[in-house]
Amino acid sequence: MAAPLPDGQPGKSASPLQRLDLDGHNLPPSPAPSSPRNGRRRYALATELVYTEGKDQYGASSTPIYQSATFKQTSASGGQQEYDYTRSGNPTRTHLERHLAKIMNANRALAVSSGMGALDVISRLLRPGDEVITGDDLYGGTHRLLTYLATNQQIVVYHVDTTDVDAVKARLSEKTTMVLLETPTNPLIKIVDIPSIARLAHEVNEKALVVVDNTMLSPMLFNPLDVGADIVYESGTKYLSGHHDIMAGVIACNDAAIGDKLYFTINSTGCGLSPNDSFLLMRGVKTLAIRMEKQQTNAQLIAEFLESHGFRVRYPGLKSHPQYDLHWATARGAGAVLSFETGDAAVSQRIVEATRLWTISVSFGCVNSLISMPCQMSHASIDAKTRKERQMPEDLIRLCVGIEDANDLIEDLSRSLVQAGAVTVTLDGFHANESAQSL
Ligand SMILES: Cc1ncc(COP(=O)(O)O)c(C=O)c1O
Ligand SMILES: N[C@@H](CCSC[C@H](N)C(=O)O)C(=O)O
Repeated sequence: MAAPLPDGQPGKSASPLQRLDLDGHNLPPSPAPSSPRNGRRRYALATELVYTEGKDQYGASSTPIYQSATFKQTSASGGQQEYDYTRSGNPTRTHLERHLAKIMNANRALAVSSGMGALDVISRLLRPGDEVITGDDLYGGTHRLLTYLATNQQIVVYHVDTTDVDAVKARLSEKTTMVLLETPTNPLIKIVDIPSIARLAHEVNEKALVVVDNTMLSPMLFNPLDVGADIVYESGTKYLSGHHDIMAGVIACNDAAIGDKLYFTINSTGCGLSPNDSFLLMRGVKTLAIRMEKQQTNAQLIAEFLESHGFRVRYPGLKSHPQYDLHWATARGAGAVLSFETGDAAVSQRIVEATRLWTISVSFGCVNSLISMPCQMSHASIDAKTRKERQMPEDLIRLCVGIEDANDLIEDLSRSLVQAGAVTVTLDGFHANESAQSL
């Protein structure tokens, strides 16, 4: 696990943090706690996503945006008041963080300026010589940051097939400081057995941190902290906010000391989420349940449509997914990202460019449906040689399904498949070309 911070106690430099909350954590106190149970769920998740209990002086039902960098103090002695400076803490951000802790089943949540910012904060728990085990199918930006750490910070990074528990086991040692996992993986939608890997990692080194990127599923569908993870993070740019109008990242954990170290980095580097974006993320979180329900219903229909026309589709809602049972052992839904292949990158590009309703865009989790070619877009930061070694198909198309009418989405996709020459049209309809079927 992480070495102590160089200058002693985390949070020492931030005088407003001298107070302890009800559970004894060194948290910035909130003027508007979002839950009467201090960070624990009481109702069904769909209710808890919406339900907050604030203590606004005017009874504002939506926690206001405290658009202020500084907070006036009543004394010069320091540390008397809850807030002094927004980099160290802001009431709108604290309200959001309390709410996130509740829905992520965590003792502590922290909101930062992007998903990559979240991973950057977490990675600062590492020290030169530490070993990290991670997947061979990962979001491109994660791969890029890990490569930077390996090249410049003497962190040893092993990329293994994390869908193979034995492959992870073979790499684990007392030197393993962190195991960084994604499930389903982006973009190959492979499923990782988080409980087994977490158990094995902790058996080999009880201080190893198991970190899970839960962006693909969101707390609506999966709570990695409940199955052995030490830290969970997400890109709040995606499902949590849901409208592609902000960048955000969230981190959650149960260990108070880890939470304090993460907070120390956020305060020291200044990557805490702004008051305005905290407000927007809080608003987005409240509609997560209805958005995700509709998005996954649509995704299931689209996955079935493509499969029934002969395409090889990667989606854990399909029984044909090789790890269908493993996924459903811990997750509460299949999510709304799927990928499929055509056997020909030029054909795939023509499909993507022929769509009208599906926007050509990176990212996912938005109310609008998006289409992309990961090798050329979201994962272009992984060089072509590495992509080949990791068997990332260059013709892969990723669909990130939104909340539109499913028939409209299917109609637009059908027209694009025909227009791109990806299917053979017969009197009975159409079927994927042989190149796609022989995959
Ligand atoms: C799985 C995953 N994790 C993390 C990130 C990083 O999030 P952000 O773009 O908010 O920095 C992304 C996408 O960008 C992602 O797809
Ligand atoms: N140019 C960006 C690409 C962001 S990809 C966003 C998202 N995670 C996805 O998977 O689509 C970059 O270089 O990071």
